[in-house]
Amino acid sequence: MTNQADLVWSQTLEVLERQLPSASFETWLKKTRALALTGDTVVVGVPNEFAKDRLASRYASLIRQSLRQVTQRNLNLRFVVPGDSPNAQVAASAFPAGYDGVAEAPPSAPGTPPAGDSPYKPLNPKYTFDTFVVGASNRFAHAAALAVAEQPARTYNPLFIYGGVGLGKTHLMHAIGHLVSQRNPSARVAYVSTETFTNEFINSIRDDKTVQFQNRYRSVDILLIDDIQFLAGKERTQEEFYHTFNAIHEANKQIVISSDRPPREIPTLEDRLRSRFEWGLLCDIQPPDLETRIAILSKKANLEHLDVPDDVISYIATHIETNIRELEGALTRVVAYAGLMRAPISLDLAAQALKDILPPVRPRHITVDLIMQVVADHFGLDVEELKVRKRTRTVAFPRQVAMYLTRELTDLSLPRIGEEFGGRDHTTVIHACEKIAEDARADPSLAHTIQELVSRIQSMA
Ligand SMILES: Nc1ncnc2c1ncn2[C@@H]1O[C@H](COP(=O)(O)OP(=O)(O)OP(=O)(O)O)[C@@H](O)[C@H]1O
Repeated sequence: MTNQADLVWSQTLEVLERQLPSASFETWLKKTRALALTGDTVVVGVPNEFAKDRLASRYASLIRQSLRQVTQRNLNLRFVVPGDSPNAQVAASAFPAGYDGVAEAPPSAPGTPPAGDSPYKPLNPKYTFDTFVVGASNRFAHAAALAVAEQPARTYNPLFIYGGVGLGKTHLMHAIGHLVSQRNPSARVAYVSTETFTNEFINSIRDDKTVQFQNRYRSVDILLIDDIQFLAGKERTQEEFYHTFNAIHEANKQIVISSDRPPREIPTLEDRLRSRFEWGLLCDIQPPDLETRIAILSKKANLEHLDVPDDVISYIATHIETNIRELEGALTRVVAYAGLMRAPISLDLAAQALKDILPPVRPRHITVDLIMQVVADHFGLDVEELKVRKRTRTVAFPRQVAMYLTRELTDLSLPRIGEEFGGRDHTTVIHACEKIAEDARADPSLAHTIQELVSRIQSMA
């Protein structure tokens, strides 16, 4: 398996994973392998004939589009299974165990000339400035990203964006990449994760290709490097990145860096790198407030043509506060659940679909004081009257109702209830509860009153 094929394919899979429902990705793409990149053709090994047909018929065009995004070339695709392919030009030994033929996807449309060894550019087409919702939590980072995209290397260089998991750092970086490419189609835009940078660097040492590696990264117009905190503890990669940084910066080209924390908090980061990261502009992204979360969900629903009622959007936004990826995941889950159940999307359905991910609904806290208050109001009494030992019928009956409701709606023990109602014995409480239960069975209007009182207490808890 060639290294280049491997690298291209792993980045293409990253792009595809972001675009496809996870079940489709897992089923059809996760087990594929790049076996070769010969001329303009990527040969992809797939486990069996069924997967081969499915990929060729359903996914070939999306895969080619993603390959184009990664390599900036129009590549042909050939799917192969081991054993019977005269055209595959791939040794059977290249297949992982359990593979078996060849399927050729129709050739891609001619057009864009091959771009040779240009830096990889796996930008997610969905991560643009248009799809990014601006709120108080990300306004600063958004404004800085826009300024950099509009005038690369003229405003803040580097731009260092940091913030917690799933808050939109990668989205903003891709948005910069898209806008720069849109305004200047010949700009060499390189988006790379720190992990990929590190792996490529290690591979280049192993394959004695460090010069090619350096040329590739140092000749970009804009380097977008994600998750720089992963440089922690990698001395040689830090050293290489230091030189890459200097070369790009000195050439007056733009660098944008993302991290889950500010430079000062990245352990074992060399001082010379730390200070360079602080040269330009540091900006943070905070977790979004409720309004922004609602706006993000509404936008996503809109973009994906999903009809989701407002109360469901608010329900999800209220319960998931700190990670936008999870927020979006919850919406996807609700929509998928409704599809599977063939039911309209409603609040009940959303609660059902999310019951395993959301924290349990806050248990209502019904107190004896609340019950006394509601019962006293209903019967036109003072709460204090329920607590004293007065035995007149006007007070005795409401007090029995309140005791019954306290027994039904709280965990208080019988003696404790007795204490709350003027220091009565627990047998008095048992008697009250039995009497009210019996009366309510015999008298529908009392049953109705009790039901009303329960609803009022629950709504006030
Ligand atoms: N302001 C926003 N408007 C719309 N979508 C957003 C916004 N912020 C984040 N998202 C979406 O939330 C998801 C997670 O965002 P992203 O991958 O950019 O987070 P991240 O900060 O890079 O996370 P990580 O630290 O895990 O790399 C993406 O689908 C992104 O489109």
